[in-house]
Amino acid sequence: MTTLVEFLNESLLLPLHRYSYEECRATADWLLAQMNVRPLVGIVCGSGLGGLAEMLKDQVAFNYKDIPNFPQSTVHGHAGRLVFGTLKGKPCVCMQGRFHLYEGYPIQKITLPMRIFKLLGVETVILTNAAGGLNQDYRVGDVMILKDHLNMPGFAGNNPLAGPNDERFGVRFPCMSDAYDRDLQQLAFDVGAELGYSDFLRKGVYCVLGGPSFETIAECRMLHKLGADAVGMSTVHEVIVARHCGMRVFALSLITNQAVMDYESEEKANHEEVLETGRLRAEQLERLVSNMVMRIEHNSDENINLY
Ligand SMILES: O=P(O)(O)O[C@@H]1C[C@H](O)[C@@H](CO)O1
Ligand code: HPA
Repeated sequence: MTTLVEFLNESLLLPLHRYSYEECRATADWLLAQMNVRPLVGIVCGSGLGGLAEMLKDQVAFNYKDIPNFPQSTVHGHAGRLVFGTLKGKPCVCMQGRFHLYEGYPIQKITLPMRIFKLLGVETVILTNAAGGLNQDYRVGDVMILKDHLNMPGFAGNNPLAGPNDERFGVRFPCMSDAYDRDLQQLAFDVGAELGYSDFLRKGVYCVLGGPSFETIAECRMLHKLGADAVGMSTVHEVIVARHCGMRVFALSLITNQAVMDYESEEKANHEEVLETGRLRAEQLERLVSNMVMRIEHNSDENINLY
């Protein structure tokens, strides 16, 4: 029979220990053993934005189910493939599908890929997501560059860095006031202007909730009052882990629907609309991201051909 101590250990403590440095290292080494390039840029595709992975040249792809220690995608619009390749000559790795809290994974598991990115050699992470627009000036199809976030699960103690801290990844108390790299935000606006996208580029604050239910009208009103411009169910946990281990972060939200703020409205948020808006903006997002990647400078640029 299971003793109380064993039960507590398994249900409360073990999940915090399960994704160790050694396990992340083993996964990264498994991937590197099959690859002759080391990625400098890691890209995460949001709901309906998996097409971003298709822009990589000379692809080598792995299904998540074949990668040791990797979670599985369970959401429609998230293919579940890790794709390596080059983008305008720069080595990249792309998650075609991400993990969300509402899928039932522990928060440490949904963010595990960020640590694997780090151990693969990634220096810059580009995160994309689909989000509901709270800012009344936003329109469906706008692209919001994240300047900051509100971490609602974090307020309740659900932070991916909870549990023992391994200094090999980063410090116990990482700063988050500089989470979103300002030079990369500016680069997005510069590249966007050159591509003629200024009309639909915005800058704002993203708020993460646990999902999977979409928000009530009262919740949307509250989040808007708190300073959020868009609401979603991802990204922030990945940003925290990526910053903890010292990678530069850029994130964007595609505003796929207007959050419902009005009791007279007949609008209802739904996942099909989210995916459809992703399809409509896919091409422009691919151009924006690929042109940014081409212009990002990396410490290891001169070593690209050595791996
Ligand atoms: O992975 P992201 O944040 O793009 O996915 C959003 C949030 C939910 O998973 C889903 C709702 O339609 O899209
Ligand atoms: N709310 C939360 N997550 C979302 C939304 C939304 O309105 N749209 C896309 N992801």
